[in-house]
Amino acid sequence: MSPAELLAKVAQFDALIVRSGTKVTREVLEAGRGRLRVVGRAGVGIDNVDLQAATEAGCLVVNAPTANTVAAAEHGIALLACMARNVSQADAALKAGKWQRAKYVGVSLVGKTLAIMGFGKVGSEVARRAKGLGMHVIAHDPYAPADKARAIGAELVSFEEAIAKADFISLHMPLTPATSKVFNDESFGKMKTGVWIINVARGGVIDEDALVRALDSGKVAQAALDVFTVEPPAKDSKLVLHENVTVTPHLGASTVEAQEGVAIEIAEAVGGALRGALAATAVNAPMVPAEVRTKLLEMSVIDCDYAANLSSKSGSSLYRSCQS
Ligand SMILES: NC(=O)c1ccc[n+]([C@@H]2O[C@H](COP(=O)([O-])OP(=O)(O)OC[C@H]3O[C@@H](n4cnc5c(N)ncnc54)[C@H](O)[C@@H]3O)[C@@H](O)[C@H]2O)c1
Ligand SMILES: O=C(O)[C@H](O)COP(=O)(O)O
Repeated sequence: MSPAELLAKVAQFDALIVRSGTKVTREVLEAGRGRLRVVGRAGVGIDNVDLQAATEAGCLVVNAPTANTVAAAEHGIALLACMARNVSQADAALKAGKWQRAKYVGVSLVGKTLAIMGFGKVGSEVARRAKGLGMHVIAHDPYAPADKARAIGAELVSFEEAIAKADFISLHMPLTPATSKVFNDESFGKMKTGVWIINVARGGVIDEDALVRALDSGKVAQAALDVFTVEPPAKDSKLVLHENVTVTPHLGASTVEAQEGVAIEIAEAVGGALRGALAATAVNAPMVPAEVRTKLLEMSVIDCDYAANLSSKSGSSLYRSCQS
């Protein structure tokens, strides 16, 4: 649907399920007021949903946090290996009739230091796989427990230490106000000359103009990017067209297996949230006497199925059910 179509139709639905391409703006949430109860993000990142506006509209936001983890980690590893061996550039050159063996000498991964920025589900799976490739793995994550990293053979370090020591830096943090453009002129300046960057997180964590400058100066040897500040990026984007940049169109979660898993995970999450919303409606229904409502709230109404069932009953039977 186009944004205009979504605005026109959203009020007809109790739940809306989106991927990253759909922006659930304040305007969309306002248009859905009165009916829309749940927004399901069929994936991890919820930076495309206006959470404040959703809260104000009384709309629950749920995501599918686990089903695409491995797909995203595998894509990160694919980009890492592809970039280190100039696969996309050599492929394009050979298809253009150029047999350039000397131009496309790569670098080895074994023994190199990889910094994982954001040691959550995807980051830790990338770490596991990089250990298998013989890389030395360090990680930065202000919230990750050190024993989780140790168990994988990775060392948790500060942001400054991670970016200063790494030969390769792979980004796996969410896009939040705190992570917006944290990779900028200043942080690129603190990295090793000739560092390699992989981003399968969000384009917005990098200042893309600063990355172009770092690529032009040779500070960054190459970058492999699955995500961009604006998607799709402009056709004449200097970053996308840069000869030392490998790009994919936000494919991290796009495997058959991941999408099937995400579909199931988000259906369950949205179903649960709708039952919860129905439970709230049941408890707050005008025919529920105040003392019964208080009792139900004391019980936290944790049995959503029970409460949802109540909401489907007519007034007097709802009252009797609430009493019992
Ligand atoms: N390219 C894709 O298709 C694709 C697929 C899946 C996920 N993603 C992106 O990757 C991100 C990570 O996914 P995940 O499933 O691992 O999420 P996650 O929540 O499991 O992990 C994110 C980690 O980042 C850490 N973090 C938060 N702020 C940080 C900061 N300032 N510095 C360093 N670390 C910080 C958190 O503590 C957490 O451990 C998602 O938010 C999403 O944007 C992209
Ligand atoms: O946050 C995510 O889960 C990924 O970026 C995948 O998003 P997509 O399913 O919209 O491609």
